[in-house]
Amino acid sequence: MKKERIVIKIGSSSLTSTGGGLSQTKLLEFVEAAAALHQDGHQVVLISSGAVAAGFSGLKYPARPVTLAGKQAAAAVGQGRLMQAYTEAFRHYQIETGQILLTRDNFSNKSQYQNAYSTLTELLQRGVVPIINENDSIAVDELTFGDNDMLSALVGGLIHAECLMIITDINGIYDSNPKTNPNAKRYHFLSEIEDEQLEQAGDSGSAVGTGGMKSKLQAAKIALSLGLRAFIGKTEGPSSFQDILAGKGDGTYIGFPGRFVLNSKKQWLALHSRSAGELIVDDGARTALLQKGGSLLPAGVLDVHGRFERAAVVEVKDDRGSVIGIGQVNMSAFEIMDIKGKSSQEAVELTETKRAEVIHRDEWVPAEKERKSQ
Ligand SMILES: Nc1ncnc2c1ncn2[C@@H]1O[C@H](COP(=O)(O)OP(=O)(O)O)[C@@H](O)[C@H]1O
Ligand SMILES: N[C@@H](CCC(=O)OP(=O)(O)O)C(=O)O
Repeated sequence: MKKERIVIKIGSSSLTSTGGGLSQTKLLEFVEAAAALHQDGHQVVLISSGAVAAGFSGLKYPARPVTLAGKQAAAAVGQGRLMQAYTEAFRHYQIETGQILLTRDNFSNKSQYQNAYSTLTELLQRGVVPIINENDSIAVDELTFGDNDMLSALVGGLIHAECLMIITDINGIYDSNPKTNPNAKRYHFLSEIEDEQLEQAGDSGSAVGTGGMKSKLQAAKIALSLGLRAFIGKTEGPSSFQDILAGKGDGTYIGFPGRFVLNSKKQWLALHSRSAGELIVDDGARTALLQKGGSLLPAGVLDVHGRFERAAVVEVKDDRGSVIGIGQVNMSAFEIMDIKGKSSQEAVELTETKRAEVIHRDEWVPAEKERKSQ
């Protein structure tokens, strides 16, 4: 059997007891199933929710806190309990665990992104099961992943995993929320996530969940674009993760990895970078970038917006204002202003780097809507 790198996301609704605290029994079941995958030779990464759910009762909150400060306080108490429970449970199978807490910022900061990659790769190569969660005590509202569903997809892309399993309290994606519509029909397989499924997905069905089905579908969509296949569903028993891998999971299988698979540099550009300005380009440049896989040359640049230095990330728009992609520039905004519209030969003379490409094709990624049409 092919040894795979597998990311397993376990939601709060699957880890907590009816009272909202951490269910040791459920956690042990997941650990047993993960250990079985590990013993089959697969590399396993757990994205585990449950810190807020595990911690709020210890702070005497009557239910899961809704304020940011309340969630952060509960997570600060619960994360330790969660990690201790995992470490003790995996030790039973002679498997080491390692805790990694992430915020959205870690993905946007290129060196932190690369550090996270090398740490996770080293842990996996040494047979460790990394346990990852959002760093709730640090993340602030506008910087959070929103939920661990998206975090699990991004980690899957970061470590070039083959498979993402999103474990929840429902056995798959339905055409409407089965908890409110008894006639809802389950999808057994989706080749990709269409707008139709996103519209059919409602919010969280559990008192402790954050993401709801919509966030799981959005995460699955990102995972496919990063080259993973995905599963969303429920698990039962010690062989449940192996069953999912064998196509016998109780849930919905989501398709074939995205046609346009981003390599790690382009992945960072597409999903994590923040643009410092804009370049407006003509149709000739648009064709070169989107159809011919070329670089952006000065002759095609019509205008420059923003003040940015060499190596900054900028959005590229056509002259109708439509974003066609994002890329890392080889020269500053001022230099580009000097050479826009000029031939490459003239540009080489005028720029400090003596390079003509404003954006090299390897430092460029088309906008998602353009990738779809490729
Ligand atoms: N179309 C749908 N298909 C399946 N479940 C749905 C759908 N729309 C809403 N849901 C709800 O989403 C819930 C799962 O999301 P959530 O409560 O956040 O779980 P978790 O804690 O695992 O992230 C399910 O319990 C279900 O009630
Ligand atoms: N970091 C939070 C995760 C919240 C979250 O995404 O919950 P869920 O939607 O149940 O996966 C926690 O540990 O409670």
